[in-house]
Amino acid sequence: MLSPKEIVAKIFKEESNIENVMFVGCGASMADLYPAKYFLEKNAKKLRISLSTANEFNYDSPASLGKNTIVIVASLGGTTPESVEATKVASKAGAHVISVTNSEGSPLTEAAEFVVVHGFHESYAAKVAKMKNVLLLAVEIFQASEKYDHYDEMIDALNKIDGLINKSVKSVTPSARVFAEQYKDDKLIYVLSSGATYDVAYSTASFLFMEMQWIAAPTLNSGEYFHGPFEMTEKNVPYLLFMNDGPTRHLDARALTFLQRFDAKVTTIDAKDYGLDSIASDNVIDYLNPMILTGVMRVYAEQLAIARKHPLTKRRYMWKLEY
Ligand SMILES: N[C@@H]1[C@@H](O)[C@H](O)[C@@H](COP(=O)(O)O)O[C@@H]1O
Repeated sequence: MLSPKEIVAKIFKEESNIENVMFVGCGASMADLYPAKYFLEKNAKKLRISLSTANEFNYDSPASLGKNTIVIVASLGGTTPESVEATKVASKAGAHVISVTNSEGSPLTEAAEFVVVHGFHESYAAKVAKMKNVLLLAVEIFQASEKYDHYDEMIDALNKIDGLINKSVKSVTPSARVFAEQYKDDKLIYVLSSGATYDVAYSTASFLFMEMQWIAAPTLNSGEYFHGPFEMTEKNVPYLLFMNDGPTRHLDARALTFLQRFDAKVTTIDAKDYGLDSIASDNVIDYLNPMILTGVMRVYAEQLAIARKHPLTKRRYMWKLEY
């Protein structure tokens, strides 16, 4: 299997004028693409970037899709029909298609020009292997097209993130148990974050809480919280806030101050508590937050599932009905 760097080098050798990078997936696999999309949007001056749920890509394909496009399609199991279809749509349009999956030889890989197979089950760090590989692809694309000033710092931090996640989760269980006890009877939990971590909030709300625990969970950007949704804030209303270490921390801290002012029930999962800045420089720390926070959140979700006697694997519709 080629590395992300080798894949990108091959693509640029064939087509040096890459204009678009399109990220496509469904559910948690779509959310895992967000840090890479965020990275490119913040840094690229020429590349155009998009992130779509697969059927939006399939049924309403971007006009710019073509040979100057790299399409990265992610699917953990490699069988989600919409995502498999996206690889075909992209390939038919002449784009360079990279499939990212945990399942070697799965249908997702059939129409792809390149395949990245990543881990998932091995450890807490492996839970972010997809996110990490896709960010690596984005960094290599940016380096090849425009040159990234902080390339070495980013690669160094990405090389160290797994170790930090696996070390951090060892001490998380006590606070995760407190969270689980305090939130186990809640019917609704608001989930907030900002910056590159916004889709960790989305993923936690949509998949860990709604899909896997059947708890209603609106997702809010910490910045947007003040532009309407904060009207819902009241004593004991449940919130979970992912706090970033980096430029958008101000947004998260501002939301926390307001939530505490009205005695909302708020739990924070804070990258600063896990020493993210010990592995990532100020220039790149933004993009590492989603990984450490996802790793830690997994422990919180596991403890919530235990306290609620509702396994994370329990479904009533998904993969059981035709839909
Ligand atoms: N909760 C699952 C997600 O965890 C999964 O990511 C998604 C797509 O599945 P896959 O990643 O296999 O394409 O389906 C659901 O949303």
